[in-house]
Amino acid sequence: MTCWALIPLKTRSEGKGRLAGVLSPVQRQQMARLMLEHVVAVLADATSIDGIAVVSADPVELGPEVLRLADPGCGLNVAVSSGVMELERRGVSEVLVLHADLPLLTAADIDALVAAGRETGLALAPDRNAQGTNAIHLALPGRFTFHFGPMSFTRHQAEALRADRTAAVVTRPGLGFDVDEPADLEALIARGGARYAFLAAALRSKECPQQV
Ligand SMILES: Nc1nc2c(ncn2[C@@H]2O[C@H](COP(=O)(O)OP(=O)(O)OP(=O)(O)O)[C@@H](O)[C@H]2O)c(=O)[nH]1
Ligand SMILES: O=C(O)[C@H](O)COP(=O)(O)O
Repeated sequence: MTCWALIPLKTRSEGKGRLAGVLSPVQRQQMARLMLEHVVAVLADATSIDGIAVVSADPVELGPEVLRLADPGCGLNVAVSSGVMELERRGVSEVLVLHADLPLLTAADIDALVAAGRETGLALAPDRNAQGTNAIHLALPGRFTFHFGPMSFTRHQAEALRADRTAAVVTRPGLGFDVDEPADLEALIARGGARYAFLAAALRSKECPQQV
């Protein structure tokens, strides 16, 4: 069995757009890059992962061990399915699709998700609100249509039924905590360690001055 991780990534300028009201483009890109580097380092530590690929329209540089795949430019689901097809073409037998914005992710989270997926052929990791899908482990071959976007967790469960697969659902803090909205930043500052401390200063500088 060969299990590769596949990370879809928007371009640097487009990423983390929902935070545009509270962070500058440079701050958003810095935060996104730190989270991406964390996810890649965790994947490299996970014993169940044999390779890492990023599908992006950007020439993202993450070192020679990370395979870069071209983005067809038709949105997230097409980017993911084209990345999965390319990995399958290269002989990969299992894929772990996961988002790049998981700052609390650990190697144990990855190995637990892969182990669950190996039991049933499909494992889903919802976000902490059980609305989005932060990671999917999928045994190949076998068609599975990706439905990332609003309410994707429910839609991926429905897709599992359609594809005649039993989805294992894996809920762990490291898999569930993603950073999308301004409200997520306080939690990231509190739980993400010193590397995200710059965000506290960024948020403070946005606060309105007090009247005297
Ligand atoms: N390759 C690729 N990755 C994408 C695309 N759209 C989204 N992604 C990635 O998929 C993950 C989830 O996407 P979103 O939640 O839409 O994007 P985000 O950058 O996290 O946040 P927002 O810009 O605020 O929506 C992120 O890691 C994105 O970088 C796409 O069209 N192509
Ligand atoms: O399906 C999803 O979970 C979304 O496409 C991406 O997730 P996010 O909005 O949590 O980044």
